[in-house]
Amino acid sequence: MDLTLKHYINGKWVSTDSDDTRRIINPYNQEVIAVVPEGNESEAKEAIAAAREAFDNGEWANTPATERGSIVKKIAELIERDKEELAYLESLDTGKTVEESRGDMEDIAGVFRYYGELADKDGGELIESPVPNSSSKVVHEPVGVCGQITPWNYPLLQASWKLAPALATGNTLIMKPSEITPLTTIKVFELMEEAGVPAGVANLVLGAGDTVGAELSSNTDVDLISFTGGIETGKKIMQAASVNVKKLALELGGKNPNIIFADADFDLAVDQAMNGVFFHAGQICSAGTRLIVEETIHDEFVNALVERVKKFKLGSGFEEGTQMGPLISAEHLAKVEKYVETGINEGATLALGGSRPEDPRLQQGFFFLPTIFTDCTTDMDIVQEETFGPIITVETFRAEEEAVKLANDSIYGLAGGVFTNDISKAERCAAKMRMGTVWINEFNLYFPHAPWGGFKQSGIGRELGKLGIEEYTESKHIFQNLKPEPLNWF
Ligand SMILES: NC(=O)c1ccc[n+]([C@@H]2O[C@H](COP(=O)([O-])OP(=O)(O)OC[C@H]3O[C@@H](n4cnc5c(N)ncnc54)[C@H](O)[C@@H]3O)[C@@H](O)[C@H]2O)c1
Ligand SMILES: C[N+](C)(C)CC=O
Repeated sequence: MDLTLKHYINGKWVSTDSDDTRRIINPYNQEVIAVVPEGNESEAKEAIAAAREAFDNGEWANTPATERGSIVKKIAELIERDKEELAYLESLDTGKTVEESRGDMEDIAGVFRYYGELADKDGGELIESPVPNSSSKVVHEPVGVCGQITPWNYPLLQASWKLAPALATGNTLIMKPSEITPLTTIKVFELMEEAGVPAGVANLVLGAGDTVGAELSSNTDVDLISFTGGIETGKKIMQAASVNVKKLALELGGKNPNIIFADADFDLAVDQAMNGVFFHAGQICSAGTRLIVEETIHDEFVNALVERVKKFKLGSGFEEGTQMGPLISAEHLAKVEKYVETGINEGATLALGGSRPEDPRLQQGFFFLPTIFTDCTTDMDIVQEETFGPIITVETFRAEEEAVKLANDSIYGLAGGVFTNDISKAERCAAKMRMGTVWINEFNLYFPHAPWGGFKQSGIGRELGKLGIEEYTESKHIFQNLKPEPLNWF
């Protein structure tokens, strides 16, 4: 792969007008892995104009849905073909283990396949008209030009949740990946070109949020903005998007509770509590960072957790046996460190970790030890705010209602888990938990068929599943009078 990469606008790989470039850094050792052109408002405008023209000329929207679906399925095939290269690039760019990246690539191919299959399954809907001698139907049409903005933690996965449904439904788009991790998104645009996505339909602009991202959000030629990222950025985008009342989909952060009842399968709950947080060093929107443990098993549970977590092997994502890689950047590492300081100042007890590792092999990377805080209460910032690092906070409860109340005590509502062997209890909790996803005896599982998104300030709208494709369509009611007669009113 050519690592002096470019924007992809109107079917051409183009460089930036200015000489601005950005160095892409490997978070494991701070080496420069690529230099990419840094776009700005000017490239964003060019790409928006290309997407506008491609939408307005109607070719893509009027391409038979079966044909669009075949192209989307072809992208899935090409991702599978190049899975190793993509996984390598994703790990190089994010620091996550290559095993995790391979899993991501399988998921991503699955998303393109799922939406490719769905492309021609919507024939609209006939409505029973209350008006005699008439017909009434609802059809779904593409929204138009879509701006798509993605984060750095799951670069290609989050991109796939946007690209696949937008293409399947006949929209045109401009994607802006995170400026920190653009590599796999660039590669997938090569694959989309190879699969036969026509010029102008899918455009890629590299660059920062406050230039390219802000242009996509505020430009009146963009009809929809789909954003995944932090809550504060989401608020800015929402405000900017109001300029032409864009359709809006926001996938924001989470501070996700994981309730462990005393009657849960103990080993399973410990295992899933770890998996729920420490994949990708806790840099997951749905990480189960708020453990809410029944008081009677608290000590035993925390001890078991500490024993397992302290054996984690940190290192290069490419090294056999590595379980946790580095954080994404020096800036993010500093933020996570600051949260540990906050937790200690707030009176939480540091049961494990809390610092950078001393291992000399890890000094060039942005590593942070897996960290467990006990004696946490719901008023603490480390319990309420998204640290986005490998930090678990542990709270306790005595009664089911108390557990649910603690779980819901958050501005977020992305996801949560319940571990118990009492199915009625699990169902009662799930019904009361104010989150877009609730897992019972499971954590952090997602697949293309089920919708994903947040209650409360975790977002607006849904990705994945049928709802994920509906975000990219407008519904139109077409009424026909089969026996028109004058009203003779005036
Ligand atoms: N809900 C989900 O499914 C989900 C999935 C992954 C990540 N996330 C969230 O993403 C966050 C981490 O990602 P991040 O640090 O990249 O988030 P971020 O908000 O800093 O950046 C996300 C994207 O927005 C762009 N951006 C920044 N400022 C902008 C602006 N003013 N206008 C337009 N675009 C702008 C960035 O360049 C980047 O591409 C966490 O909060 C995490 O929970 C949520
Ligand atoms: C949505 N998910 C879980 C794939 C990534 C969140 O950061």
